[in-house]
Amino acid sequence: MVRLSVNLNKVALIRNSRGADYPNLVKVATDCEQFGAQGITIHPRPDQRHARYDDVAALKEVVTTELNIEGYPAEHFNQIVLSNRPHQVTLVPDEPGQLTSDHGWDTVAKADFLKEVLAGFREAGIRTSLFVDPDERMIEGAKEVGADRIEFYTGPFAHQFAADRAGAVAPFTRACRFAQEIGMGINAGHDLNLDNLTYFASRMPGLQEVSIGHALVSDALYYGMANTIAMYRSCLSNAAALQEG
Ligand SMILES: CC(=O)[C@@H](O)[C@H](O)COP(=O)(O)O
Ligand SMILES: NCC(=O)COP(=O)(O)O
Repeated sequence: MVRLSVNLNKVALIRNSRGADYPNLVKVATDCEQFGAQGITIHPRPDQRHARYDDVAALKEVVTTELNIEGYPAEHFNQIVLSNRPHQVTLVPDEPGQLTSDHGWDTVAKADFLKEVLAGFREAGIRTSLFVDPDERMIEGAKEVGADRIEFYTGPFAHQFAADRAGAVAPFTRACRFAQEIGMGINAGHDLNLDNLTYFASRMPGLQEVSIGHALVSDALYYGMANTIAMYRSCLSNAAALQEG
């Protein structure tokens, strides 16, 4: 079954807006785990407008499922990850001022850089993942530089879903099969939501984990966090049943 990692960036955004420690990210993370989250993700960006670098240590103390830290591998980010050793680090090719992630790595052009950074994380015993588009060359490149997993950037799928769901998912299914064939672990995320998740996950053979934040935290405003996590878990169970059927 695909695991659900809850991205708490948007919870941190609310916290930061008043300069105090409320909502408290550690409490929200432990509550999410109790409600059924199978992982906690944060993506600290250089502007620290939502998750901050010092959240990594605080979350590492309490998260018992899987802590996944996403970000661009600049020196400060690498130091924070190496000193806190989360279960997984997901490297994302974001520019410093980027509003949100909008593309995967060019794992061929950046091969030397990625190889060196990933080797450091591997030596520290941290599972590594590279954010990629559904492109066989980039997946092969991720394997060659030593990543354990890839995370598919699912923004384009989500944006096309309403107009043409079959067309939207097709390149991801193909890329997923390819990743499976060459032995890469497979994660996915960005703009997944209650409408598109079951369809997506049911067509991704071997998908191991999704990280979901923006839509999930927005849904929690209406349904509450416990119900919302149950609803996302239920989408993933339905997807598994569809794959078996
Ligand atoms: C890599 C990725 O897709 C997520 O980490 C996403 O970027 C988080 O989104 P925000 O930082 O916009 O909340
Ligand atoms: N890696 C994707 C992620 O963590 C959450 O992305 P989104 O659901 O906030 O778009």
